[in-house]
Amino acid sequence: MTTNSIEVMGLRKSFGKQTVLDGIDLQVGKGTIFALLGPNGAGKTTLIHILSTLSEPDSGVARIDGYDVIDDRKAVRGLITLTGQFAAVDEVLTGLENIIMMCRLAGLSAGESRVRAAELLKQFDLEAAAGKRVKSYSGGMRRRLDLAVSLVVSRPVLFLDEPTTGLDTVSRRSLWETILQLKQQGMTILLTTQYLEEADQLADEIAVLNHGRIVASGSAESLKARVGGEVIELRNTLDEVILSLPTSGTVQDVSRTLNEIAGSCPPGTRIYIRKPSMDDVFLALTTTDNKEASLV
Ligand SMILES: Nc1ncnc2c1ncn2[C@@H]1O[C@H](COP(=O)(O)OP(=O)(O)OP(=O)(O)O)[C@@H](O)[C@H]1O
Repeated sequence: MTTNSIEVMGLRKSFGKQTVLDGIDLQVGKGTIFALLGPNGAGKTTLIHILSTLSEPDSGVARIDGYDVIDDRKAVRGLITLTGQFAAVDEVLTGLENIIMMCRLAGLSAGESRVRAAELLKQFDLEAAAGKRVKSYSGGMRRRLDLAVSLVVSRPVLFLDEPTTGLDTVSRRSLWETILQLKQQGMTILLTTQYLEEADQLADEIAVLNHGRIVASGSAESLKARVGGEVIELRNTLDEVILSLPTSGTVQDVSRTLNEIAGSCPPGTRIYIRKPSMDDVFLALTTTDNKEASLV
């Protein structure tokens, strides 16, 4: 029996002359969270659409729990849930009414729907708001309701396309907790994000997608380790970062780097040495083609 829930080999997709996915390989272990990290236009949504059978690749293979996304499309659809960036809930209805409506559409009886709605409202911390119209909900509550609605029928694999885009920090953290709870229940989760911290906090494994290729993959720690030991950060008098440079952290390397840049630093510039953040990793992997090649 396979221990991977999602397997992708040599996946390619072009729109006209634009190659959007240029040979993607990845595996996602059962019951794990995998983050696909990439800037705007990297091809994240295109990959999610192929994995969720909404679009077909030009070539390559993708399987969900062993089922091929093209040949076994129906079986794949029975295994997956897809939620996007934009809420698919009815604003005029209450949270409870939205969930009950989706339960009935999924074929549950009125009684079963009430039971399932109560479970979901509790799980997604929406009990207090159950009777309020969705138009009065905050962005975070809407996103939780959207997730609740899409999980009316529980399926083993969940695709989350930029789940926290547009949310404030508090709502984002609350949604992270919900996502981690879903993993604890045994779900396999593939999420896309532009937020490095999100990938760092949630994912067992991260793949960085840039120009349709995976330019690096591994745990957050292993990605940070690839970028280098530490970072020299220069800040101006307003405490804004004006330059960030990788360093091995040795006295020799730090003094050599400082000698090179000292002449061009404005007066009052301060220096900090710190461990690389996920932002450093992301920038190193997605901005310079030469760096990409050497880091893969
Ligand atoms: N149906 C389509 N027809 C033509 N081009 C498309 C289509 N879908 C996506 N693209 C193009 O493919 C590229 C990748 O898009 P995709 O939505 O997969 O990126 P993304 O990584 O999800 O970015 P974002 O974070 O902005 O959603 C973009 O340049 C986009 O314009």
